[in-house]
Amino acid sequence: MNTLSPLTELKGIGEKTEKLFAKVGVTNVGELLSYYPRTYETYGEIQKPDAVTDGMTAALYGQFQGPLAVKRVKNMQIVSGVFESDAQKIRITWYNMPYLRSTVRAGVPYVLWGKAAKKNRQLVLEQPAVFSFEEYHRMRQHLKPVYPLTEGLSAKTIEKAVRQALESLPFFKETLPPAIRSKYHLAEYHFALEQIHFPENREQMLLARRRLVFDEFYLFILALRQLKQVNERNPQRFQIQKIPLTDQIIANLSFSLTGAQKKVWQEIERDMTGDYLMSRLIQGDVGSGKTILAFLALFLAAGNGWQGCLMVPTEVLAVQHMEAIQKQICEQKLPFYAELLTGSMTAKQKREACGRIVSGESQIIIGTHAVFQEKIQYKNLALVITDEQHRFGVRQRESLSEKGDMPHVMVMSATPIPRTLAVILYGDLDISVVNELPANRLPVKNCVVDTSYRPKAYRFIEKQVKMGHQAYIICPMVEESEQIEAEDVISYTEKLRSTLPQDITVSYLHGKMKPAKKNEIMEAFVKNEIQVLVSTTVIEVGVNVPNASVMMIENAERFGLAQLHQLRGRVGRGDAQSYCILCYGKDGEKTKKRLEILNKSNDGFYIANEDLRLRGPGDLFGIRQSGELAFRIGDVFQDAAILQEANDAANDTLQDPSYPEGKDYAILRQNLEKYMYKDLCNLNL
Ligand SMILES: Nc1ncnc2c1ncn2[C@@H]1O[C@H](COP(=O)(O)OP(=O)(O)OP(=O)(O)O)[C@@H](O)[C@H]1O
Repeated sequence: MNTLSPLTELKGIGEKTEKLFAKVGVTNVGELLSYYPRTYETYGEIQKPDAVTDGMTAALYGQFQGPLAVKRVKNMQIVSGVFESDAQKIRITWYNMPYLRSTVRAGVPYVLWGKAAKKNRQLVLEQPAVFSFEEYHRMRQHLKPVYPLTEGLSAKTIEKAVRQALESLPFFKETLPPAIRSKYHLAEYHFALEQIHFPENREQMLLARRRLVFDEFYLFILALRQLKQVNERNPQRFQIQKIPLTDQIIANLSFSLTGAQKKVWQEIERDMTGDYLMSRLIQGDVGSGKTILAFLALFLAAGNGWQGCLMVPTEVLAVQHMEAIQKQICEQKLPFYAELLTGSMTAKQKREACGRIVSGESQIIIGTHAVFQEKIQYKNLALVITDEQHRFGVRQRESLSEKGDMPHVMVMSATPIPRTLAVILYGDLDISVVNELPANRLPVKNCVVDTSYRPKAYRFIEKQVKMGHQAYIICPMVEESEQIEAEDVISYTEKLRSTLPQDITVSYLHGKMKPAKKNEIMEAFVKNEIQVLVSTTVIEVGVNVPNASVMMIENAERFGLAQLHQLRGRVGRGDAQSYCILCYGKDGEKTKKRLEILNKSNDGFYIANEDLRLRGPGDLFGIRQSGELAFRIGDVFQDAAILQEANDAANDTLQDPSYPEGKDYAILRQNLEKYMYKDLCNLNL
């Protein structure tokens, strides 16, 4: 067996389980080993009964007052007893475990660990595990891996498979060059793999994790440098000239560009009319006005007789951009035809669109992934812009590039990464920053509240709607779930419909809806036919409805701060004062502290840094900054220091005259090749 062996070579894995693993992206033994735990379960500190709340998993220290009782109810044997801890009496119950009566004795100190409930004000522990004090202390060192699961694939199955894979594989060859491993004090690869899955204790797990995060960043940086070298060798062949038309368009806009927009536009124009291909990242906070820069670049290409294409992550966004660009084309009577290309178009519509694209009749193409499907041929593609670039793999970007004669590439992102990190992460791109918001913006007013504030919030929304504005309400879930206690879009909408006056239209939006339905709802919201939109985070990226003035986020504690900032960015996009209501469910105090950061500031960069500071280096498994920069194990914010080290190491490597041919680099070379072909395309950067 080796890392490329199929999973069916492991005992107990048949075709059915193999398919389940494939669903989570694991198709061979090597991939199984890098299917890292999402977090680890630990046994917490021993608590005083007073501090234990309903639903909490708790450890209590004490003694049983008398022998346990056994009772038969129908087919079940119920063992129960009264446990005294810190002078409080706690009712303990076990089901079908009669042997406990002879093993658990009165007057002997134990630690009981299990889920607590409050019944008639009395604390109850059901099915707790029983430990001696020393045993419990030992268990506290122990970390149990928690894997990301999918329906049908249990934690036990994954754990068993990983254990087998670790045992059956011969000792793994070290993947890093020895000089790098010793200079950066990194654990051995084999040790790291074992300890990340089944750590002996927290310290070992941290050592393992550091090593694996380092590997991931180091390979990524080397791969990016390789891409950059490839790109740099490409002079452009489009002969794009500056044209008066773009200045005219700027002059005729309904607003004047901010200083930052002007500066970035100059950078784009200089790139596109220069000698070499553009590869530029346009970074700017939510609502900073990146879209118009993309449109200007498309107009510059079209004005020079070339095609340009804007690729976005959702249909809703594609439609929105299409409408906005058509508005410009109409209002300013521009001689261009813009084409929309999305997955939900009918075969006939697509065929016709493709015809206009290949003939060159359409100069501007806006769409989702559909824009780079194999069938689509461009006449003369000179510019590719990806919006919210982290939603696309680097390879996907390349495959679109391949359709043209190596076009200019521009990438737009609202992810607030500090510049030092951005330089490393986007090593293959030049960076422009739109670091100024349009002058007409009033900062969003925020409040952090618990659920008791809801009636007030609804009255406030009602008032805003009466003033002609609109509101978003975000819920984390689509439908009600038994396992997760959080608000869901569907029941919330129903509740709200009966709470708000009849003349306010409330609708919902979520990712599981058909694209056409989503577009329909979004369009109705844009036209203010819907006043309150209850939605999941599908609206997080780029949606622009300047008339919306309230963003209310339910279960705000379930989102990362950067994501909350993105969501809040959907309001405050016009002249009106806007409001963000962050409503938290459980875990009040801890949550409140985190949310206060958002309350204090509307600046994405500040928020990302504060989030990092607040979490601190020890908190490795806090809420991930979901949706962005999805590495397998590394987190660019949290592991910023490792990222820096990996960057230094990549520099060392590239400067070594024996790289890449030297024998120390043999395995690295292989891995890099694999990485360039596989992981880079799946990495959502
Ligand atoms: N200089 C400006 N003055 C006034 N309004 C502007 C200016 N530039 C852009 N806008 C308007 O601001 C709103 C937000 O701009 P845009 O959609 O481009 O933001 P963005 O940078 O793409 O943000 P996000 O990342 O949140 O999508 C739009 O309605 C746009 O028309």
